[in-house]
Amino acid sequence: TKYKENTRLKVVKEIPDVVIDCVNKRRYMKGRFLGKGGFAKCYELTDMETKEVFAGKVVPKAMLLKQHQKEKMTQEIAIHRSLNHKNIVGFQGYFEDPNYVYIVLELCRRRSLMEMHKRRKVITEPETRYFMQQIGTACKYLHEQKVIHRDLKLGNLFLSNEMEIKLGDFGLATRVDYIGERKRTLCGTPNYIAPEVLGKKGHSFEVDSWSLGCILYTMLVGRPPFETSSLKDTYTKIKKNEYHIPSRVSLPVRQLIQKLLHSDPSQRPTMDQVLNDEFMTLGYLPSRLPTSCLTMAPRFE
Ligand SMILES: COc1cc(C(=O)NC2CCN(C)CC2)ccc1Nc1cc2c(cn1)c(C)nn2-c1cc(Cl)cc(CCC(N)=O)c1
Repeated sequence: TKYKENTRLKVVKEIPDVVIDCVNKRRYMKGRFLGKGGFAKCYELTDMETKEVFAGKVVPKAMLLKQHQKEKMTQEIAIHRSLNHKNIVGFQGYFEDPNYVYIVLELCRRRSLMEMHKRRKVITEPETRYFMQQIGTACKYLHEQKVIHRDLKLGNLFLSNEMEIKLGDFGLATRVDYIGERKRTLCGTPNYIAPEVLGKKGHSFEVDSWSLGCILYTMLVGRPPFETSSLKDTYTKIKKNEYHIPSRVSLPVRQLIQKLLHSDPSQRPTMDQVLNDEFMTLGYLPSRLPTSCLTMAPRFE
């Protein structure tokens, strides 16, 4: 078989059982493997002094050899550490050793909406309002900080032990430098990618409204709006704005989905408008959700 000439063997060393943050004088005990995403592996990290448990994203420096990858990692850290909101994953700190970069983040013990979706398939309207309210609040804060997330998806919407939404993974996020700026590039493949990003026209905050529409559709219908068996066909449907909302979906939320999935970015509701939409304000909004919702539909008396 023909090997790629330039395949460089990336020697990735073991992650130590105790990781040390020399700058902040903290030591963490590496716990169980939680999962992986991109170049990162995630482990439970326990602060050996306070016993507090975090989610540690660990990235081998062997994967950050190209300047461009270093810059993306730096940008993710710079954006995430600047944020402070109860529905955004807490940023505890970051540090490095000769082989790895470590990002210490708030642990979300109930994983993410992706696992809940896989288990439940569709969820009730009150649960949807509950989640949409917290996702919308997090994104409203983000946009007020001039940050676009650009990769809102079920797997980035983590759940705390108390079933609160914690928005995470700022790997594709960007800061808007001046009012009216239209971003031209996006390096990476967002899950719920907006038509204007595919069309390589400028894009801005409205891409997050589009992704929110895809999330809303997926939670209530049980599958993504533009899903096909190939990425190419999915992109074609997105560009043609081809999707179908089953008739069992009630009118108010059908209308909100149609507004959020508008092909013209300027026609999509802002996060403030989502939070004030009649679907959100005219129906029952639970103040909290039991963890039983992860596995079965709740009965709201
Ligand atoms: C206790 O908290 C967690 C547990 C688990 C879990 O049970 N994972 C199992 C581990 C064993 N294998 C076999 C199945 C998944 C997964 C995630 C947890 N919490 C948890 C995970 C977290 C975060 C907060 N909190 C943050 C922030 N970033 N990440 C993060 C980061 C990466 Cl690189 C990858 C993943 C995995 C993606 C996924 N949806 O599983 C997550």
